[in-house]
Amino acid sequence: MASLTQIEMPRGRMAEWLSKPLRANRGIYTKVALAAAMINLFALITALFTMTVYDRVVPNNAMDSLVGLSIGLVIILMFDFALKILRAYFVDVAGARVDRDIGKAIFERILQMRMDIGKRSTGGLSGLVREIDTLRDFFASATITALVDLPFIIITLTVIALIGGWLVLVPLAMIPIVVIAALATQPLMRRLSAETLSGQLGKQSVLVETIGNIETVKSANAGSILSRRWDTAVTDHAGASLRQRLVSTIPINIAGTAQTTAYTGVVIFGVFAIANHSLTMGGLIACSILAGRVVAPLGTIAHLLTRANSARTAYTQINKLMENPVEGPEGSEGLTLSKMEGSIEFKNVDFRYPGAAEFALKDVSFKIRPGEKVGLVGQIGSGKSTIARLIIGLYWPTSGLILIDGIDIRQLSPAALRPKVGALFQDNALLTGTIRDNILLCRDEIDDDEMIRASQVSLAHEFVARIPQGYDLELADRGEGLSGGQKQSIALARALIGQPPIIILDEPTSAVDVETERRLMANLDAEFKDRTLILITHRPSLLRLVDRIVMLSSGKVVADGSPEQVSARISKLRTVQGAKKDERAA
Ligand SMILES: Nc1ncnc2c1ncn2[C@@H]1O[C@H](COP(=O)(O)OP(=O)(O)OP(=O)(O)O)[C@@H](O)[C@H]1O
Repeated sequence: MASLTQIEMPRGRMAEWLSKPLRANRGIYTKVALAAAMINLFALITALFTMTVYDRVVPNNAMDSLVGLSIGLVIILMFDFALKILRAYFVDVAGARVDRDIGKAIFERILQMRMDIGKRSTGGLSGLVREIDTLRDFFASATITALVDLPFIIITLTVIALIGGWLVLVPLAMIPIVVIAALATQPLMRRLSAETLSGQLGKQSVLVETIGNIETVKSANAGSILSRRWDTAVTDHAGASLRQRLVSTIPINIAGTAQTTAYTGVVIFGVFAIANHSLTMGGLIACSILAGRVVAPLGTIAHLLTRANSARTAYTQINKLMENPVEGPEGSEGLTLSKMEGSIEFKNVDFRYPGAAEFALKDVSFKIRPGEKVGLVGQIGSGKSTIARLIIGLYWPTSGLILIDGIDIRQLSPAALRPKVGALFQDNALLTGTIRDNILLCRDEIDDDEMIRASQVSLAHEFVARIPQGYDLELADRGEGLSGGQKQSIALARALIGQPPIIILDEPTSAVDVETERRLMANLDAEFKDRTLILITHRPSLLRLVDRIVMLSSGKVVADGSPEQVSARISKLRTVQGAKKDERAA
């Protein structure tokens, strides 16, 4: 994240994910602009009203005119009030729409993000999504209506010139001062807003990591290392945002001082104009009010520029995320197989995780026939789970081919592939929601009968049937409230539901006792008839479910055959290794 400050701001056209919701709000922005224009007009009229009262009503004691003028003014003030409320309402409506549309686009992109490209810290990513607020605040805030005020600066200056002649030079002289102050601080502001965002994401990163792993953090006594990281992140962020606020106040305060100077300057120089009889008392007051109004929008623009920097930084970062390639074949939806046979082939597959120095898989080749049951075995870190991740298309091979039903997996639509490959991974991750939500995952085509069937096979039904809320029991974050074994049985039911033609199970019995494992195996044996099974395990007992074993070592296939052939090969390997050891010892 430190590199954020070096990020080049985007040039050229605004990306579609932002321009589209903004375009959709064109109608609202037009209404806002109209309201702002009317409000400006009313301000001019109010100044002229004051001039008329001083020049015509006061000297002539014209009470009738005053009543008429006052009624007119009250009507204008009422309109002004109503328009300001409407303007705020329209701006909020635009904000809500921009929020919804951008949020939807970003969330969809995160779901489709390719794991090899888009992976970053969860906290950093969630912090980035929060930056939608910065964009929304910029594009849908009352501040942006200040842009409408800009043309009115010229109109107001013209009115001052018409009333006060050369007095217009006073507010005119203030304009370059405010503009230069605002522009001069921009490069620094850009850097500081990038630093502030970087600090913000850093904080978010530590926070999410800590909360997400609070049990481990406490039990492993990891609090102090995280506290230290948090302190550093907070200090960095506080320092950057302090500097940003400090610098941002410079042009805003210069604009404020310029506004007062314009007002008082007109009053002071106006005295000379009155002495020359080139200006009336009322004209002086109107000019001084209008002079303040010339500079005020520039102050707002200075403020807008500050926010524009934060919005630009947020835009750049979110755009980087949005420009990441998504899963599936580039430029097309990908193939959808209505019926999948379930054959899997790895052809000379090499795979290295993004950023990793070592290959996790090296020249891996095997072919699994539809309905075949294969056990993947090997020491820890030998590449078993990596094979599973590649089969469901979480990553693409670095080189080589992975074919499902003879089709390169890169041509298949991930959304169509995944319901056909039931997968249970080691983390057994559950989501907030009911047990039903966790098993069905909003797959409307699946009914309760199938949910109960899958739960009976995974043995989840046994404990779910006994709890009063049953499948409607609400689970907290990540399945909190259930034991490890219960979570695993629910995750297993989720993998089995819909009877997908390919099933991948990574240590499906790691959290259950021996007796439960025995019953589960009997159920699974019946369940997997005619379906392709890939079973990853360290438990020899589970291998009774398979009729073929592929053995991996350091990312390579070192044995492949029936369980008997593989155990014969293992014994041979052990004998050779033992002999080598003996030789070395001798
Ligand atoms: N996300 C990742 N990024 C980088 N390297 C990874 C990642 N996941 C795994 N690896 C590395 O890839 C190699 C294979 O890991 P994999 O998870 O496939 O092993 P495994 O055989 O399933 O191990 P285990 O039996 O412990 O589950 C390991 O060396 C591991 O360090």
